[in-house]
Amino acid sequence: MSLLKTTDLGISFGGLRAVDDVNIEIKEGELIGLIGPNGAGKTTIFNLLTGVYKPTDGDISINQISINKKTTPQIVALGVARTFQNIRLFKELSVLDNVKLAFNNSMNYNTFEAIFRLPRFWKEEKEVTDNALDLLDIFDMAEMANITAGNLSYGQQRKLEIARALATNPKLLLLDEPAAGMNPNETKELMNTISFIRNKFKIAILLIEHDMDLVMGICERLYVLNFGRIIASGLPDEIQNNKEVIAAYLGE
Ligand SMILES: Nc1ncnc2c1ncn2[C@@H]1O[C@H](COP(=O)(O)OP(=O)(O)OP(=O)(O)O)[C@@H](O)[C@H]1O
Repeated sequence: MSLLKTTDLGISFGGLRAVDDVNIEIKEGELIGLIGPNGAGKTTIFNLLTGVYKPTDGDISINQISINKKTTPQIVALGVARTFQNIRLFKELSVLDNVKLAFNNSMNYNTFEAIFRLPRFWKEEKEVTDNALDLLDIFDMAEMANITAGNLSYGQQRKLEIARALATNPKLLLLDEPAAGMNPNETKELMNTISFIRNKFKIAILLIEHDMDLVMGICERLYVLNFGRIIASGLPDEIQNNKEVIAAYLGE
């Protein structure tokens, strides 16, 4: 059964057809790449999958539930989480608080219990702190828990964003250019981390990435987008040798 399925998905901005007739299917636990030249429509697809944009045509379903009319929080509750091309963190807050805030939706204590610091507040606070530290540990960042997020290196900020996305307990994680701005060592480390979290959390991942070594190295299947349309899909080897894909990248 597919976890994510888009059927003839499309969106227009005025006269521009940014996404056209896109059919993507992802099963539980798959690690899939979404590649294509600049402006091909990749981020627009993420915005459609997360309810930021509403489709002009077609359908998106998560576990066979249509999300076309759902709000972003409803889509998050169905198990979709994302990171952004331009990092979005609470840069003035600590690393730990950034992750704890992402866990916040699952807290059960009410405002009264929080203000008066009643037992349930402390119990859940401790649980959330422990869970946040466990998540940071996966990214080798537990020791940075008290550092202000804005003071982290670029690569560490990207990892923190992924940790925040994981805190929402997703079934599908959308990563928008997670290696952007990273040096080769950081990129290699990130590749391992992405594979690791897929295996550990048994989640599906859809990855937008320009770093071809990263994409080809870890993705099981790829979709290639050009001018809003899927021009190829298949195994990394098949995509690398696809003439239309090569032409799209060379701008022929
Ligand atoms: N809100 C919007 N209003 C108008 N045009 C938009 C909007 N969002 C995206 N577009 C246009 O849709 C097209 C696809 O943009 P998108 O950002 O999805 O491409 P991309 O493949 O993610 O590119 P990149 O690799 O450079 O990030 C572009 O022509 C872009 O200008």
